[in-house]
Amino acid sequence: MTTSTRSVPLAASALPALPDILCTDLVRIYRSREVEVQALQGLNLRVESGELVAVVGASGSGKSTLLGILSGHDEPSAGQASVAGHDLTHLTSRERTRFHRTSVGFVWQQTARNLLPYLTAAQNIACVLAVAGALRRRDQSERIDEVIELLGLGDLRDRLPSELSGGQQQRVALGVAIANRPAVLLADEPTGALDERTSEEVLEAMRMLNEHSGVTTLIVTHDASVSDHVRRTIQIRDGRTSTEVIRRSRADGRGIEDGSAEEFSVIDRVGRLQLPESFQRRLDLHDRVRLSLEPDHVQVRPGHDGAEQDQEIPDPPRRGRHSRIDGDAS
Ligand SMILES: Nc1ncnc2c1ncn2[C@@H]1O[C@H](COP(=O)(O)OP(=O)(O)OP(=O)(O)O)[C@@H](O)[C@H]1O
Repeated sequence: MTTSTRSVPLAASALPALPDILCTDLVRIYRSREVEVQALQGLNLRVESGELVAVVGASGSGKSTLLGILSGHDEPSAGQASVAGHDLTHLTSRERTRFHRTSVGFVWQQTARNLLPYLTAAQNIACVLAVAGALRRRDQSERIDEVIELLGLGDLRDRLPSELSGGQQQRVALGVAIANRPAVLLADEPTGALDERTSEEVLEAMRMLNEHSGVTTLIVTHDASVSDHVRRTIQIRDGRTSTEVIRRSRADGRGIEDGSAEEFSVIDRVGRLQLPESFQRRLDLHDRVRLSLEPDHVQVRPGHDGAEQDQEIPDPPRRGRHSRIDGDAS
């Protein structure tokens, strides 16, 4: 637990460049009588205002732990986390309530956590507006109509959650999450319970919302295919961000979009980086490696005997160039 002062929304004028999500050296240790699990091990993450980002990782890599902290439901053991200008390391319960009502929206995998089962789609949206109390009654009903139209929920507005498919429930959950115009939308495995086609629809709805309203969006998932729907995919491994894939698309003279993806390794403030597992396996990199500084890149070679022999680096894992840290081919 850090010892900073109590949380106050940070004034935009004081810190103009503060991103909407910022984690610095985030550590979360779970302690029980016999064991200690370090779920986050100095994680760094920066998501700028208006970005749509996915954090992907295998089971146990720390995704839910990260989201628990970013959503203000849990506190880090060390390090800093801020979301939408709120320092999350020390929220009072009053600040936490305000943070939840006005600054962030959530979509969880379990629909029961997103929607009240005895309210219709429109009533669920109305409920969050009423609780936040930021709008007058007439403005509330205008906002409900706006959200319903934006997400194409017109035919579903008077249905109970039990009368909706999984994908429809998640689209209504998105409406509930963004109704108060939060700065940040956090989604934990929002497509975890859906089939492939319905998942695509929900992810596209999130992309549309991000584009339309500029809400900064972070999707946490084990499903790597989410990267087709976002510009930046951050891989989390052993409680740290390890690599990032950035997708770019460019329209040619005829307006036809050409997409490419570039993979980067994340380097933290003290110079640590994680090599992709496939690189380590291919070149048998373990225990220690040889580094040499070249004019415009760094070479990484196996540190054990026989390392002097040149080996070819494998094909980059995705289309486009890999980062400038390489095995030994330069
Ligand atoms: N309450 C807890 N007590 C002890 N250990 C925990 C607790 N919650 C999570 N962990 C451990 O912390 C690590 C990270 O767990 P976390 O749930 O954040 O991973 P995850 O990437 O979300 O996994 P999954 O995709 O399976 O949900 C795991 O080793 C997990 O066993």
